[in-house]
Amino acid sequence: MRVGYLGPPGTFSEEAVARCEAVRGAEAVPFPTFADAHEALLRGELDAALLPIENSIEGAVSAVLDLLVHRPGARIRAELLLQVRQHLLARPGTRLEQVRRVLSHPQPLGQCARFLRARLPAAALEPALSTAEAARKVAAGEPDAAALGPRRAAERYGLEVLAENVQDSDENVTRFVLLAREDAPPSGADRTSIAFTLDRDRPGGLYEVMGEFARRGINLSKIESRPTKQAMGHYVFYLDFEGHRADPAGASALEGVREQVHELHLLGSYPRTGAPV
Ligand SMILES: O=C(O)C(=O)C[C@]1(C(=O)O)C=C[C@@H](O)C=C1
Repeated sequence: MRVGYLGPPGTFSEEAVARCEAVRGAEAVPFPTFADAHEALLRGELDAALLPIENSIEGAVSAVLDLLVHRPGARIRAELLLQVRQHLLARPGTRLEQVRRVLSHPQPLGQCARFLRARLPAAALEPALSTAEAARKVAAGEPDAAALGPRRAAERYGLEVLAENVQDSDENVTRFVLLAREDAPPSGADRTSIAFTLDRDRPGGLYEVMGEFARRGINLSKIESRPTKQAMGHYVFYLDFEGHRADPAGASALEGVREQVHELHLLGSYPRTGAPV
């Protein structure tokens, strides 16, 4: 089994693959971007791809949400909550006062915004493709640069931890989804993800969709919106509910939803996880 993830080795995504029960023993294959891993899955070169979808501090990983709807063809088969600890990594011997540039993936730059403002207010923030890519650049570059990322990136690229646990809250959790060709069979404790668009000129559309779940006592665990990319004010809604699309209640709610929406995407049903790893 081959599982794609955001590389190079040393990222949080690589750690997520290592900790994901659903892909135990699989070969982990790094890609430079989420879109590259997703495309390789759609082309049949991978069995699965593990991608981050939301973070408890920074919110949606919008590039991944967009792929689910705009490049359809994969289904969510599992989810994983990863405890994320960000550290400031630099070449051995660097002092905090010397740091003029901080490199990382945009998500960690956001997760550590308070630390950066308080301790490195003059540093330039430079987006990188991933935390490990940032660490690799810092290791190869000037001593005035540091990277935000996991300890495993420091170990892999020969950097030192200059400041540890610098995320804005102790509770920093990223939710990953495992995309595959098919979603998972019912387990008894599942979650289902859908995405839909509404007819714009109909009042109460979103209310009616929510009603399909409320009426059947189905708990919703998330709602989010993203632009359709076609017109201002036209949105794709992403909704997660507890239950499987094949459960009697889930199936009947989805039938009801189908009648209320313009376009419906079934993103997948999969066992829901509780605690972060
Ligand atoms: O850059 C990495 O290390 C990643 O795996 C990406 C990513 C993300 O995009 O959310 C994954 C988990 C953390 O939230 C920070 C970064």
